[in-house]
Amino acid sequence: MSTAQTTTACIRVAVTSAPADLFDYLPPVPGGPVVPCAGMRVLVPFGRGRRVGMITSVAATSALPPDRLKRIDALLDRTPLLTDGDLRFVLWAARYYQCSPAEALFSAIPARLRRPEPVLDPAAPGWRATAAGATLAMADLQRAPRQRDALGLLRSQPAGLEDGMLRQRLGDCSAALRALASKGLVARCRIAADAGNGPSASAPNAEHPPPKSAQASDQAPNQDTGPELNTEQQQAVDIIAQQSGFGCFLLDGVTGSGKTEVYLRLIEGALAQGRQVLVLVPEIGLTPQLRERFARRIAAPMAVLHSALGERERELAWQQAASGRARLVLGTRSAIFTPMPALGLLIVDEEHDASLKQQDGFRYSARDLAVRRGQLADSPVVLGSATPSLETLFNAREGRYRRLALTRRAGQAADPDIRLVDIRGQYLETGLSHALLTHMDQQIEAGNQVLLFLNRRGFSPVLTCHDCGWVSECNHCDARMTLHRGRDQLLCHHCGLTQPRPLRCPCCESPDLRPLGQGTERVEDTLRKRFAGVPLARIDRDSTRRKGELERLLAAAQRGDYRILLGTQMLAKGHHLPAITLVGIMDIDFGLYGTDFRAAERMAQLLIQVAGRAGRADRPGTVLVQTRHPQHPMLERLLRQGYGSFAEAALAERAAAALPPFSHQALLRADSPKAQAALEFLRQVLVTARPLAPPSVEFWGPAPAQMERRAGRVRAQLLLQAPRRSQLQGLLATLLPRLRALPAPRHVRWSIDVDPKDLY
Ligand SMILES: Nc1ncnc2c1ncn2[C@@H]1O[C@H](COP(=O)(O)OP(=O)(O)OP(=O)(O)O)[C@@H](O)[C@H]1O
Ligand SMILES: [Zn+2]
Repeated sequence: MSTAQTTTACIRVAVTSAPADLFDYLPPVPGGPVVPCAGMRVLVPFGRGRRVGMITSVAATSALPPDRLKRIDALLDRTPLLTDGDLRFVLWAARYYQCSPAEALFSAIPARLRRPEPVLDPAAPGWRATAAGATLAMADLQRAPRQRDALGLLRSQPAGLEDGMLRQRLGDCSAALRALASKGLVARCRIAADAGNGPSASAPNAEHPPPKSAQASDQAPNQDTGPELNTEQQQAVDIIAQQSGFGCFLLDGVTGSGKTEVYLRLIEGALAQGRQVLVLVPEIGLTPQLRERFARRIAAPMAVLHSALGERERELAWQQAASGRARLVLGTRSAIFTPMPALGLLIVDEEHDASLKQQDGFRYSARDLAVRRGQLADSPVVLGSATPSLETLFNAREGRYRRLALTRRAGQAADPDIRLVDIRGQYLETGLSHALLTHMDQQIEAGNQVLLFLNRRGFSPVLTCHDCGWVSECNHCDARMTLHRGRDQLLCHHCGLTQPRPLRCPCCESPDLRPLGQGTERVEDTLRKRFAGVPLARIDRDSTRRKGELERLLAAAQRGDYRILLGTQMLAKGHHLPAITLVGIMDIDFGLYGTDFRAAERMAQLLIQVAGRAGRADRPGTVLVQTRHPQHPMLERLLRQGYGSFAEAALAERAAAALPPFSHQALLRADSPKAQAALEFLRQVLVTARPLAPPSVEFWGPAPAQMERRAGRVRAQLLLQAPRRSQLQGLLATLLPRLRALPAPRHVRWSIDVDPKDLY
């Protein structure tokens, strides 16, 4: 930790909402009790106002003369929020992704601390840790003004109070928990009633809890018990566990092969050695099962960090991790920045998933940053997927990552049988072929579950007038508005514009308006008629809007309450629904001819992931994929020879076209309400950039974006591509400061996306 005397000449500060640089200040008026250190927040004069900033370093001298330096107004923290190691990592990320240091640093700490507010003081009454290591003070729960607040706090306790393990830690809090019961938190407080009564009331050592793979005694039968590992799983665990220091592993395991079980063993091992573990997953909200599984199996305090948490809940979880009390952090992409003083293992689950990439503001890839952080923390990194990204497969092929394969499903489950259904010339009932419907009949009759996948929500993607040909176009985007019949509205999925569903054509007044094509709502309609009396659940963003609804639907699906599950890609995410024997993929063709060079890769990943929901237990699974292109070479290869073979071929295509991972890209996007302005600006950028670039750097564009008008702004882009990462980084480092100085017209917004995942 850098320390300094109050006489130090210069303190370097990343100032919020300021230009991309760091600014030098004089220390606050001498004599204060706290010595300014890197990682502390400060309040500084900036322009005509004051801003919050963070000290990035303390130096002996500044390049500026002392009389031009202003003094820091106040230190906001008594101790650094980020250690030197954390700072180094975040500032590296800021440089790599060309984001301002302040934006990066302040996205690494809780949102509330962007304001000049004090951190929650763990020593203050209400935030004390109990002797047993519970990080949440029960007194605080009792004081929670509303039941909702108390519940929020409870939810921030990752293990959930249902967890038998947590009883131990709450052993001495039974009185407080009883008080909670009086607030109506009845279900949760049933635990309280016997907390402290059982032999488990003795307090475990929270700092170094014993590895514990056994389950709590009140566990329902047939739950995850930590089965014996099979040979491949054991091998993977052994090899990774032997790694001391940094090393990156690709756990390439087919769907249902028991990757999670491998993670759990590795986590237990690392925890037993007193290390902290960070697990990143694409979307926690979509995978409640995973969270529960971790909570059931891991005895050590765990913090869960994701975007659905309230600010205060997030901050609590963050503090638990930063203080080292939480030993395991399970989080979505932004959790990559959580300070963890004893970090010793990083796991990225579903490493191919696009949601690990932040798509606005500070555009980073949490997966790529995990590898960098593992390097800095000198710890092993595990990237897991049944459908690894081509980048990661390439890294494994080049020997940078070690690939560990789980080639077969765990337990008794067999691989699903995937078949194409050629729908050319076929009669389709709301997009459903006769073959698919017949298979559904059979499986439902046999008492099994069926999953239907259609990646389009709403009733129909377009509403059209049968008399004059009018179509429901969005006024602000180059896109059609989707008909949502449940809400009786037209909705633009790109800008969010809504309109009441028109009863007559806005053009010719005809009442003959017809929906074209189908989304999940419309398929649901058809299925409810065709399979009258068969319980069905539709799972998409519309049907799961209410908090807790997805959990409820998935739990009911798991109990077998529903026989048909119909949904969007929410259903493709790692769910383990053992009774599903048939998966129907209604439309795969959108991925075959997509404009983005990653379209085929995404199509293949989605197909294999959705298909992977079939036949995960003792009953075999069948997958029917409807297509109009049954002879498409990529599709054929994927189904005949599997994802690995598909990926080899796709990599060969990328190599031939010199596309990533065989080259490196950065995308400059610009938009403006005025036509041409964004393009004009990017032309100027090109003129600035060309002379700075080595000859190997290619510029593509500027060109209008695929969807040129979106939310009322006209968009354009310029792609930079270089054979080597260092060339691209070198160019960006000199180019970006100049671009920031360019006189961009006020109404033009622009951004840079390094390693973009989406080119349109
Ligand atoms: N060695 C094993 N023997 C028997 N069952 C196992 C074994 N390992 C894991 N399982 C069980 O197999 C099922 C699937 O495992 P898991 O969910 O970990 O697979 P996964 O590889 O993470 O799947 P996906 O990538 O599809 O999400 C789970 O019910 C798990 O408890
Ligand atoms: Zn729109």
